Amino acid sequence: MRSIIVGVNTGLNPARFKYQIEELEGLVEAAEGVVLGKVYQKRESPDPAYYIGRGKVNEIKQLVEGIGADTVVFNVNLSPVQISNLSQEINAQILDRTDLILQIFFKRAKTKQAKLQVELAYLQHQLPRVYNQKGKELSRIGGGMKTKGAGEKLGEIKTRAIKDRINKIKKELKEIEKQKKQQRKTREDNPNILNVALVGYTNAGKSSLLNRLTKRDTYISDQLFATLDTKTSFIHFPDINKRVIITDTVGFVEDMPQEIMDAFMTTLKETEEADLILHVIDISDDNWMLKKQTVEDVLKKLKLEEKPVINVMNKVDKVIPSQEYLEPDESENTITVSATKGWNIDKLFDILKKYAIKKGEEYGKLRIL
Ligand SMILES: Nc1nc2c(ncn2[C@@H]2O[C@H](COP(=O)(O)OP(=O)(O)OP(=O)(O)O)[C@@H](O)[C@H]2O)c(=O)[nH]1
Ligand SMILES: [Mg+2]
Repeated sequence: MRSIIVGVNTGLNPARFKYQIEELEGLVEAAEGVVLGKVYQKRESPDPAYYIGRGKVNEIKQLVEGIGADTVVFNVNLSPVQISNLSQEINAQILDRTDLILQIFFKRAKTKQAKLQVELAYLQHQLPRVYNQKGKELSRIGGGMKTKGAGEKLGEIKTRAIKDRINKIKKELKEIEKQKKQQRKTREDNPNILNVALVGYTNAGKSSLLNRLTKRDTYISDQLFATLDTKTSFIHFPDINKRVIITDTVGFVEDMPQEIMDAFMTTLKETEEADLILHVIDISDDNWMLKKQTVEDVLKKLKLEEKPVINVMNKVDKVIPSQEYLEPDESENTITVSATKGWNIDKLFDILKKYAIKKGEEYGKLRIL
C-alpha cells in the first residue's frame, strides 16, 4: 500500500491535529503500508461532494500520478457520496480512517469470533455505500449473487445480499457468545477466583504486562492493534489459595468507529464480568492524558465506569534511568511500572492479591446474608 495522507483540520488546535496525523501514519504502517506524502487542508465545514475543495482534489490527483501512490487515506470519515466522487477523480483507492482500521483488523483477526466481528463491522460500514458505488468499486463486495428480477437495481441486490450476510453473522456470533458465557459463568461464581480485565489504548503495553504477570508468550509488537482476540491467562497464588484470571483485550483508539464499537462489543463484553480493571497507560507518550481520557470514555459507554480501576502507568523505564528513581505512587489506584523491565511488578501482584482476598471475603458475607 503506497499511500498519501490527506489531513483535514476541522478546527483542532495544532498539537491535537499533529497527533491525529501521527496516529494515522501509525495506522497506515500497521496496515503494512508506507506514507509517501501528506497533503493538508484547513476546513471548518466539509464540502458535501468531496469533503475537501476542488483545488485540493486536483492537487492530490497530480501527486498520486507523480509519485505512483495507490491509496489516499483521509483522517476524517467520508460519506458514501464523497468516497464515490473522490474515486471518480483520483486514480487510487480512497480510504477513510474507519476503512483503514478495518483493513488492519482484517489482517489480524485470528479466531472465528474475531473474524466474524470484523466482517460484520466491514459489511455495516459498506452498506450505505453500496448504492453510491460506481464502476471499479462494485467488485469489492461479494460476487455471484442472484438477481430477483430484471427490474431490480444492482444497488438493491447488493444491499439485500449484505443484509442477509449480516443477519447470518449475528446469529453465529450469538451462538459463540452463548458458549463463552457458559465458560465464564463457572469462574465468575467462584469466590477464589478474581477476574481481571486489561484495557488500554493500542500499543500501551497490555500484552507485555500480561506476559510479565503470567510469563506467557502473547503476541507483542510495536504496532497498533497487535491484539485482536481476547486472551485469558491465569495467575495462581498458592499462599492465599486464590487464582486470578487476566483477560487481554483489543486496544482502544480515539473516535473508535461505531461499526467497530458494535462489532467488538462482544469482545469487550468480557470485561463486563471483571471484578477489577487494569487500565494500562503508556506514560512515555506525550499524549497519554488524551489517550487515557479516550479509554475512560469508552469504558463509560460500556457502562463499566463503576468497576474498580487501577491505572497502571507503564513504560516508566523510558522516562527514568533506573528503578531507584521510582517514586512512591500517590494514590491506591495508581501504580507505576515497567512491563518489559519488570519494575514494580511485585507491587502489582500485591494489589491483585488484596483484591482477590477482598472478593473472597465479600462473597462470604453475601452467603451469610
Ligand atoms: N520501554 C518499554 N517498552 C514497552 C513496555 N511495555 C511494552 N512496551 C513495548 O510497547 C510495544 C507495544 O506493546 P504491546 O504489549 O504489544 O502493547 P498492547 O497494548 O498489547 O498493544 P495492542 O495489542 O496493539 O493494543 C512493544 O514494542 C513493547 O515491547 C515497557 O514497560 N517499557
Ligand atoms: Mg496487545
